[in-house]
Amino acid sequence: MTPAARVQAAIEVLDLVIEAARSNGAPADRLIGDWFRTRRFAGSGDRRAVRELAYRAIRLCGEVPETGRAAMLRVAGEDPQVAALFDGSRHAPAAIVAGEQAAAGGIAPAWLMQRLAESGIDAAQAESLLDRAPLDIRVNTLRAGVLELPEGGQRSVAANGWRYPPETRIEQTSAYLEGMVEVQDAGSQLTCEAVAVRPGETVIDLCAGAGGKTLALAAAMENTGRLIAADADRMRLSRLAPRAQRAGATGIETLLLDANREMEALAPFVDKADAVLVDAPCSGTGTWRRNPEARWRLTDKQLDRYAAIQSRLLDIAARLVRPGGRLVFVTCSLLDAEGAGQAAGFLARNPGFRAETPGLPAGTPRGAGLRLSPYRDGTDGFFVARFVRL
Ligand SMILES: C[S@@+](CC[C@H](N)C(=O)[O-])C[C@H]1O[C@@H](n2cnc3c(N)ncnc32)[C@H](O)[C@@H]1O
Repeated sequence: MTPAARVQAAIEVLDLVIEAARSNGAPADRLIGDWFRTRRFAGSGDRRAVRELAYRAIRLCGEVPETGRAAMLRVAGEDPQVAALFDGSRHAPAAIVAGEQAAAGGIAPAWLMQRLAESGIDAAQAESLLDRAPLDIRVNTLRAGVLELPEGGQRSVAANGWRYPPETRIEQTSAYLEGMVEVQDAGSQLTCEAVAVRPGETVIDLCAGAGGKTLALAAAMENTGRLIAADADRMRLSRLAPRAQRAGATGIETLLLDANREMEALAPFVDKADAVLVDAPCSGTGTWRRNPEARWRLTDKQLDRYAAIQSRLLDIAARLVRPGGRLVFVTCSLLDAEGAGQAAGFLARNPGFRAETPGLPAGTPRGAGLRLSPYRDGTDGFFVARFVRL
């Protein structure tokens, strides 16, 4: 593909991303992958270039743009080399006409900027939510052997973490293929450390999904005790078993929950768990580095729905914790409605619990918990709180 054809391709991809953002369709990553699957003429260099152009445009537009072309004109506005490729030649975007409007710039929609500001995130901090994320990995202590890591990494803030530049390819390395490392953001690793699990304990990962955090817990438990991975999404939960096998994590019990009737399956665990992790569904404002178009999709109504389910799952988790046990609440959000506000609400409703500061090597106190942020900690954004049952 010529450089101009790549710009036109990025415009077409952006049109799909914009449509999906309006209709709650597939995420950008998947749409970009699908677009290339039907265009075999594009080589790997083309794919990388188109992807980078599309993501650059997504990062520059705070609100959902009118069209892919308007979004790419925003890139052209700050990059004369891209502007010069709008030349109307074969496969190239049409020439820019006088007065043609680029999409509006900005960090996020005004209502969301307001909510972030109310949560103590100023514009500079909000901007860093759109940085390119590095590649973080966690060394899997369950797999013994000679660990050959790629060049160019350095230890991260997490106990078993290494950090690499964003473009590093880990998936082809023997360390990855043999399950000796997992790709996991350093902040995500730290939230697992906050659970402070010990070998032999009974631990419930209440929103385990495909098991990103479950695997870290299994490693810290050294494959002993009981580790229950629960989730209401059958598809996600089904991806855990092959991952666990690759990682050498044995004995994880999966538990499919019926959303709204979770206690039916969880009844045997009432008052039994040494620790419960609630990695709750949330708006994902802390992961815009990886999904920058998520900020085009979020509405205040959705935010209210996330907050409601977080409260409900916290109260369910409280019933599972044994006296003296711990409940760790995590969201990948920087909004207080899904963080400090949620923790305060939990403590008010559950006087049988007290908050305890998770002793992590990063993060800033926020309400009854800690906040990790791209700006201060170089991690994805998270809120994490630990409650101990009295
Ligand atoms: C933030 S994700 C979890 C990510 C996962 N812990 C990881 O580290 O990869 C939130 C999860 O909550 C699950 N969930 C949503 N409603 C739920 C419910 N009522 N009970 C349990 N899990 C639920 C979703 O299916 C989703 O997998």
